[in-house]
Amino acid sequence: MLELKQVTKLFFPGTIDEKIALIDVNLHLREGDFVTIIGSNGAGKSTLMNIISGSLRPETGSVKIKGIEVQNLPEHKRSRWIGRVFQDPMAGTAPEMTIEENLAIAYARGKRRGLSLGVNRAKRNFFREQLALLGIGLEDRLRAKVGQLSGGERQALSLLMATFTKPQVLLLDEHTAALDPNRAELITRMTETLVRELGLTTLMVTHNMEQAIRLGNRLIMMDQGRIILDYSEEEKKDLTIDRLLAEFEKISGHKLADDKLVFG
Ligand SMILES: Nc1ncnc2c1ncn2[C@@H]1O[C@H](COP(=O)(O)OP(=O)(O)OP(=O)(O)O)[C@@H](O)[C@H]1O
Repeated sequence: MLELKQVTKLFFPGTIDEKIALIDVNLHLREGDFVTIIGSNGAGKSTLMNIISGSLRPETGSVKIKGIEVQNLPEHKRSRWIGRVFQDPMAGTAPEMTIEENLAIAYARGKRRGLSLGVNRAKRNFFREQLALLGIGLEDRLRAKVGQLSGGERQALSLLMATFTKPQVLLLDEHTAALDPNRAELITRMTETLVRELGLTTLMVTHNMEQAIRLGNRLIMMDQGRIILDYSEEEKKDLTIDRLLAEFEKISGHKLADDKLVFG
């Protein structure tokens, strides 16, 4: 479903500021895989997400989605295959537009060109149904401006907008990190339900070690531009935070330095 081969990404190549963000990264996700990613500061996690979404292009290597090479396609041409939720609840939704207008834009993404952005009764019913799945009453607020929603409500809407068109790949970039613990837990539960019910192939960056171990069917750990640990579902079952940290230290030769680290 998603295949990265020998992907290398440099910033400011050939200058004294050259920075290697990813080195020879290979990653293969099967359809329906839900992979959590943890790693030290500056390990390359966001760069990896940006390379997949198309907001960055790699210096070398290939990115395939469903067998199609996409590394040279601009972001907007890949957007119909990709759903993404960012850390910032303000990103990904338009505050001056209503909930239903935001949903209509997301709905048109990935559909044939020229699909109307308008909201008719059938679409409105569909949106209401989808919002009801979130269980926080947004289905009764279709005409509310998104800018009036709380951070948690807005992140729930972003999650729905990123998933309800069933993208080939869902990218979650620390999408609960800016929320208070209760809201974060709510969004995590919604994520689990949506990913499972829609069978979405998902990559999720998190700083929450407990969550990284508990969620999904595979866990990868990054350090200094490389994937240094890759646990299967079976291996993940008996994993503890202590063991994960110890293995990280053994392989990388240093302690995990992550100023946003949360243990559970
Ligand atoms: N636009 C950029 N220009 C220059 N260097 C960059 C840029 N974006 C990232 N980098 C560098 O590339 C490396 C990887 O950064 P990246 O943001 O992918 O790491 P990360 O694992 O997401 O880190 P964190 O957990 O701290 O957010 C870092 O050394 C970072 O400083």
